[in-house]
Amino acid sequence: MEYDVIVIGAGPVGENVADRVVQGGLTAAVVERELVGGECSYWACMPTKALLRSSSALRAARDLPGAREAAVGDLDVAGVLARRDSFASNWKDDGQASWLESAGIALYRGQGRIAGERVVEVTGADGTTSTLTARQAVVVATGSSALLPDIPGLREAEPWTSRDAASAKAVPGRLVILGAGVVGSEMATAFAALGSSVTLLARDGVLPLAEPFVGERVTESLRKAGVSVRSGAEAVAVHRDSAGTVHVDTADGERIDADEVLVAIGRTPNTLDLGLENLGLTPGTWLTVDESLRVVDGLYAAGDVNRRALLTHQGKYQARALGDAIVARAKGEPVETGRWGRHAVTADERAVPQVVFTDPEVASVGLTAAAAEAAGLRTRVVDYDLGAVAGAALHADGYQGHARMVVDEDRRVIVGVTLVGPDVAELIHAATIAVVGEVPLDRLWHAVPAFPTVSEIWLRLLEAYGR
Ligand SMILES: Cc1cc2nc3c(=O)[nH]c(=O)nc-3n(C[C@H](O)[C@H](O)[C@H](O)COP(=O)(O)OP(=O)(O)OC[C@H]3O[C@@H](n4cnc5c(N)ncnc54)[C@H](O)[C@@H]3O)c2cc1C
Ligand SMILES: NC(=O)c1ccc[n+]([C@@H]2O[C@H](COP(=O)([O-])OP(=O)(O)OC[C@H]3O[C@@H](n4cnc5c(N)ncnc54)[C@H](O)[C@@H]3O)[C@@H](O)[C@H]2O)c1
Repeated sequence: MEYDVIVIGAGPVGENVADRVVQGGLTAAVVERELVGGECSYWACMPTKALLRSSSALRAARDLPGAREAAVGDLDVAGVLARRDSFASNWKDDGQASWLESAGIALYRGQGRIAGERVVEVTGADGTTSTLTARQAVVVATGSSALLPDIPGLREAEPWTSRDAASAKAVPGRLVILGAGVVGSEMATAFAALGSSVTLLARDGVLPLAEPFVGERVTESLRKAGVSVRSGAEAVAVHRDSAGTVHVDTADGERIDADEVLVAIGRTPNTLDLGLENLGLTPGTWLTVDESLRVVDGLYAAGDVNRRALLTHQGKYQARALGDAIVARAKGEPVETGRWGRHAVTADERAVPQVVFTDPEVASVGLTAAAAEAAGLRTRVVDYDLGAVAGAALHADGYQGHARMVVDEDRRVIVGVTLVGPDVAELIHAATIAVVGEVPLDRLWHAVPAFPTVSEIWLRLLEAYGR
């Protein structure tokens, strides 16, 4: 019952913290109340991308004469759902649980609560409790859940959250989506392709935090796919009638009828029943951390729950840094949390990559032009038509896309890149390396993209910037 490190939450982040500390020679236990693997494995990243992938491949084939003729027939919805089920491991976690065992990490199933400094109480499904003590640290990696707004009638109408969308057993005939951020845009893309008649209520526009051209392109393409995108529309009341139909009233007096309503307006931290009050912290709030991801002495928070970047890869990056730092402290070795140090999470601030798997895909890293300006940087913004690159024209007939690079003029390095277009996802890591490496533009001229690939966009952006 005594370990060096106790991790509450066995999502991707908790698993990685535990793995790093065990690899560093410490002992670790993780506490999990649902499935080992967390939101990402069963209700978020993996199943949603599986829902999107088949229709994306079909669209790609249909954009190419020769292939188009072979891609006859409709999407096999049952086949897509079955593939999704397998990517969600049929909502069973034996595989991940046995990985924990093989990695030498102890697993306690149940609700974890902080009972005091470095003490965690676990309540199992049968009500039994165990008390665990941490010699070095307790790490909170409890993630986040869908946020439900206070719209009259919404809770009673039993709305879908991202969990229901990701694990849907059938495709609703009519689906209304509240919120057009990442979840709303991806699920509108997925369910429209699967055959739903989708209405997307985009109160603040589609993907409003991205570069403005992103929202324009994705909106246009969603509309082409038959999605009714209502920019500026806000739901003010929801009601499910006895026949099961949901009625969504909007602020401008419209009523939209649907079979399901999906709420996708952001996340809330899983910190409500965590015993935070026992350390003088407020339950239900995001955990504020310092540059070592420390909340208070002996308590750390990584992943969604610290709200730094709600993405699996970024949470795992935090997990690696934090796990290694805990090991270093335990061994009395120096902890390097200075900028880009071994135990720092510097990339969280200005170098976060993200891919939104809409049609077209959106891939970005670092700052948008607006964010760079707000941060006080003296910038130059370079735009280029991605479809004008030879590799893109070859990739798909009528390829349409756009690229933007934001340059910090004082340092002549790239601080942000956004790409929108078919299959741009795999292009973003090159941009991430340029941003994180702070590669001077003069040196980038020597990074020659292969011909004829879409990566030639790099050369075009440099040419447009000038030497
Ligand atoms: C629909 C959707 C799609 C997404 N797609 C992507 C994507 O494509 N790429 C990407 O990078 N990110 C994506 N994300 C974000 C990604 O899912 C999260 O950033 C990631 O899951 C966070 O990992 P985590 O380990 O911090 O938390 P989680 O994955 O939420 O795991 C936390 C774990 O802690 C457990 N837990 C919580 N409280 C307790 C407690 N008190 N005791 C015991 N256990 C507890 C939970 O049961 C859960 O298993 C998506 C999110 C959503 C909603
Ligand atoms: N491919 C990916 O990387 C991926 C996919 C899905 C989710 N995620 C992560 O999951 C997190 C949650 O996604 P999300 O889409 O729920 O949140 P989000 O913050 O991306 O988008 C929520 C949207 O809802 C709007 N909104 C907020 N309150 C509203 C209200 N009351 N009524 C109507 N609209 C409202 C906001 O303007 C925003 O555009 C994101 O932070 C994202 O990083 C990532």
